Amino acid sequence: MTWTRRHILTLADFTSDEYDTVLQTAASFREVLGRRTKKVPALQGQVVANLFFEPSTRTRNSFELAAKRLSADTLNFTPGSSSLTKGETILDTAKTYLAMGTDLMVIRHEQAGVPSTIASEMDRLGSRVSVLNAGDGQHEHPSQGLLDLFTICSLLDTERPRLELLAGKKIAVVGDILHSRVARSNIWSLTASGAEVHLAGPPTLLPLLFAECGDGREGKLFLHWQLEPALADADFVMTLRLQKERMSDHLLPSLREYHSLYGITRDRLKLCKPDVKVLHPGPVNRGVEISSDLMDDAQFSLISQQVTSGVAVRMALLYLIGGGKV
Ligand SMILES: N[C@@H](CC(=O)O)C(=O)O
Ligand SMILES: NC(=O)OP(=O)(O)O
Repeated sequence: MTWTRRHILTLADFTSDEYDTVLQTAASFREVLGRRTKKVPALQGQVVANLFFEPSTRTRNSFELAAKRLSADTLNFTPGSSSLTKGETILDTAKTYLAMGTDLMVIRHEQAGVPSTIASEMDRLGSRVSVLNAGDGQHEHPSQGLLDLFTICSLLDTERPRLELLAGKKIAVVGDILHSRVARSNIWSLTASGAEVHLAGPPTLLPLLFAECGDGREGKLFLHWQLEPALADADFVMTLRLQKERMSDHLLPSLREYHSLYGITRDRLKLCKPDVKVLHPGPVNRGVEISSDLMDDAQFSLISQQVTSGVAVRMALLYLIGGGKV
């Protein structure tokens, strides 16, 4: 698939070449971000609208910064102070941004499928707008999956981060798999790389339907209701926040019990490879999914690097889709 003017709604359809293109482009932009000026004229004259119908700190600000570093003009939308409060629909909101000349729409919504619906409407209207899914309900968070991939691959080879570096690595993904769009996007990218992906969480948050990808990747995806087999000899541990905002029932007895069974601590990391690294997409609930001291321990934690990677990876996505020229 060509990059220019495509939508990025899921990682399910990404090819190995496409992952590598994002990784290499992000590595170039990381180099740009290390310079004094940090800015390139790649998307001059283009408009990037951040339409976040759900809260965000990292994704929204790093997309905005990425767009600014590429010299695009940015528009930010805040639902509470928008005309949504006067009854305007989501689609009419998107069409309003289209009418103002938006080229790229970055969309987050609590309902799965909203970015895809807006993308279809933009296509139906014959516009050339590209939609980037910045997290839709419990479906997907593609740019997070890509920045996690970039963070891990950059650790393995800073100069040439690429997918093949992950082949044979063991990655444990721990926590609220059921409600996590981050887990879903990461399952696509990590299994595509040839890594062994071990999902671990309580039975209420790790349903058996995850057992099959249906496209031949089954041999790379493993499920555990206990933490220990997932952590055993793991190279990377990705821990996830309990998505309380998406839980309608009482799925856990208590946060304290959850931490005692599934919380990632220094002690538990002894089960992993000695040079294991820990990731978390953020925001973190300290002392629940990860112990506070481990979160701050630079020997193990890649959490700050993930945030830093987010800017370069989102620059890469906007640049590739926006058809940018450096
Ligand atoms: N920030 C990520 C992860 C999380 O909120 O736990 C998301 O929006 O999906
Ligand atoms: N990781 C992530 O998406 O963070 P925000 O919810 O703060 O954007």
